[in-house]
Amino acid sequence: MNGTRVLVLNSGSSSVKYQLLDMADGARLSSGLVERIGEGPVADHTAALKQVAEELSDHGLGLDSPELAAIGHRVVHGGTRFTEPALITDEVVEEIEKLVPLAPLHNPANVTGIKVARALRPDLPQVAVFDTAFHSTMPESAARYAIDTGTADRFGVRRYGFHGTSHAYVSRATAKLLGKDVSELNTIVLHLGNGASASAVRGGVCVDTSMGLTPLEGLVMGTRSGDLDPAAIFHLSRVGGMSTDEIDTLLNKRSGLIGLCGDNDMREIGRRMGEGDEAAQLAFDIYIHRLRKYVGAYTAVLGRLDAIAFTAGVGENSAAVREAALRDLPAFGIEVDAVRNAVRGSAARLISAESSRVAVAVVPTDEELEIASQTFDLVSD
Ligand SMILES: Nc1ncnc2c1ncn2[C@@H]1O[C@H](COP(=O)(O)OP(=O)(O)O)[C@@H](O)[C@H]1O
Ligand SMILES: CC(=O)OP(=O)(O)O
Ligand SMILES: [Mg+2]
Repeated sequence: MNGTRVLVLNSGSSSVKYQLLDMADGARLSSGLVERIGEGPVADHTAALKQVAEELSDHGLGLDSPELAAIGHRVVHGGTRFTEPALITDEVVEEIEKLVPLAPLHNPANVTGIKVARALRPDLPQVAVFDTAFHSTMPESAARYAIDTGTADRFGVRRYGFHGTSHAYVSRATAKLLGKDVSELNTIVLHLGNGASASAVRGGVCVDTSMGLTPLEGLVMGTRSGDLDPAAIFHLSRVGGMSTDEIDTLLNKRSGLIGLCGDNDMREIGRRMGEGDEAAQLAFDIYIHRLRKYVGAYTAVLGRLDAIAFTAGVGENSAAVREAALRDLPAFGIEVDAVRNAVRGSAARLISAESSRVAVAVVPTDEELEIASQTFDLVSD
């Protein structure tokens, strides 16, 4: 291997995000986003990947560069097979395709990204980094649902968890911010983006997380319901006459914040709340109520809580969400400082009061850097 550059591809259901990093010094050489795949000039993921290749060429950083050491791909579902980054082979691609039923919004796009990138640079090592990997350490008591064991095992029905690359990166970055080793710290990580999940991390090891079989379980999200009585699905089917696919779309795309108030962007919800909009206020309150439940639950799971880290689009930017999520919890040793919380910035920072026993922090996530590091480590061995 000659080069030190790694291209990271994060192929989502309707977008492709990319970053080119130089692992010699961690420099970000280029980054971009191709959006609205399938809607306009970008017909499909193949066209999107071609556009990424062209944009890189335009910056003199073409995919044909000899300095490129590897391509790293975010893959959302790794099932029980992949608990670590994997060097991509035909067999690995087949295994990722087999997991499509468990992540129908995410894995097909990931597979297309891999196939196009391999066609463009068949000579280059490519690595899959899985969202589920970090959560594979969860004990069976957290990973299993309380359903018939034979049926669960036959169909792979268990809790896998997602956003693992972010939870791993942020739990380590939190320890760094606090000047501690990650092995000394019990942390709750709240990854609040469009998709949202919480995790309980004991000494750098994940012991529970809020997403489950799919990225639908847990917190209230931009368009996903999160936790729900599963009997609601039988009811919508039997009484509402809805098909399985219709209910799937309802819960994944027309629920959460957008289902409750018509907006999934927390900035817009904040603006509407300022105008006294009741639907926006209720959506916010439901979002916060669920978040507080997970903070309480994971405090009990961990026994001793040292830190809470907020990350991703909402976690990094919404002081209102952070304040409401942890309001009135001094009995838990959790006190947010209003002035610190209001400071905006792009660096990791503490927002807890001096008197707070639990450190509360805003820690920007960097899934691309983490994917690049894991990719480079694997191909450098
Ligand atoms: N300044 C802000 N204030 C409140 N929320 C914000 C702000 N900036 C971004 N967000 C929220 O972040 C969300 C996107 O988060 P992000 O982590 O980028 O999502 P994803 O990676 O899942 O697409 C947006 O939907 C928006 O609600
Ligand atoms: C797994 C998941 O929910 O990912 P995203 O937040 O990118 O949709
Ligand atoms: Mg994200």
